[in-house]
Amino acid sequence: MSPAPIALSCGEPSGIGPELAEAAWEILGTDLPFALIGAPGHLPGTVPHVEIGDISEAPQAARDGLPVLPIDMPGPRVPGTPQPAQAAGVVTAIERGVALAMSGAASGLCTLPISKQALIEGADFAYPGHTEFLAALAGVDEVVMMLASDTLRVVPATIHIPVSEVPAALTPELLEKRLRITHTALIERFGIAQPRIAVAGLNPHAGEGGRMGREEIEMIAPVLDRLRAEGMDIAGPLPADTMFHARARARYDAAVCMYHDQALIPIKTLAFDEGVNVTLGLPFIRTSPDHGTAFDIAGKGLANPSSTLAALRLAWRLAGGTA
Ligand SMILES: NC(=O)c1ccc[n+]([C@@H]2O[C@H](COP(=O)([O-])OP(=O)(O)OC[C@H]3O[C@@H](n4cnc5c(N)ncnc54)[C@H](O)[C@@H]3O)[C@@H](O)[C@H]2O)c1
Ligand SMILES: N[C@H](C(=O)O)[C@H](O)COP(=O)(O)O
Repeated sequence: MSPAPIALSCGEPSGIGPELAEAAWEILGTDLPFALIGAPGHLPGTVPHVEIGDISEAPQAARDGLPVLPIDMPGPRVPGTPQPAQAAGVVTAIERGVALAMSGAASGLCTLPISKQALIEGADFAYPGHTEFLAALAGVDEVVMMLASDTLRVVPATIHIPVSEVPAALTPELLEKRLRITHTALIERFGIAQPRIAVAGLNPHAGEGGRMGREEIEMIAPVLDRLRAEGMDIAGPLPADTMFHARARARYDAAVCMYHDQALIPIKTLAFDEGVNVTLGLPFIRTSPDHGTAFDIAGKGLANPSSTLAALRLAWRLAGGTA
């Protein structure tokens, strides 16, 4: 039996999300059933859309157009300029997607990009990103952000915090939890029986034996030793600058890094068009394209849908779908 449709939350209407949703339906059609949760009036109209009342109607509706579960949002879409009055609707779309995924009515949630700043300014959004918001909605303490592509999988141990706060936030407990969740997900979600994980150091040259920082010796290495003793295949702490070239990447299934840009720069450089953001540790499947709202090109017909397609396809595959 085919999995339930995927819920696709609209993200920031003034970004490229509406264009990506239409492009996704145009390419996927009825092969991969999904429904956009958003304001029908914000769609550019390059393809037809069909308003539905229940996500179970998506497979049938997709024969005639992009299935849309409507959300009320005041005012028109203004490409490139977030409208504060629409911020609450953006948050509602995510909440509705989570409810559908948690209930099983949707087999997963794919989120189109939000502008954190627009949501903070327009809706007092209390979270630095989807990842933390989804964890709160699901009642889960620990989740992991993974960006995945055929070329590379990366996990930032700390996520949306200022670089100045990274050293204090990096605790043995945090690193161990991130590693355990990553290890389990590589087995259970990605089908890798014996995952190989590479762990980056924090400092240049992974601390150069303590001369360029001691976090590797005092915090990272003891955690890795403990997990290795349990049988996990973990390399590191490795110098971050030399762990992403092709021969190095061949030695591991996922790289766990110490902070956001250490993890995301390599994957967005190597695989920006097909990278997928996956949240691990949630009680439902969540994926997202690896890019943001792209305000500079919104409304101009320039948005590349590849990452959104990859995100929908990964969600579908993780749900057991075969398209
Ligand atoms: N999943 C998410 O919700 C998510 C992810 C990343 C960034 N963001 C948010 O997006 C906003 C803008 O972030 P940014 O400028 O750093 O990154 P961005 O990814 O929006 O844009 C970076 C550059 O890449 C281009 N680009 C991005 N996606 C593209 C696509 N599909 N096709 C063609 N070109 C594309 C943009 O035009 C821009 O030049 C920020 O508010 C950030 O918080 C959200
Ligand atoms: N850190 C992500 C990135 O740069 O691609 C992005 O902000 C998305 O994060 P959420 O999925 O938590 O919104």
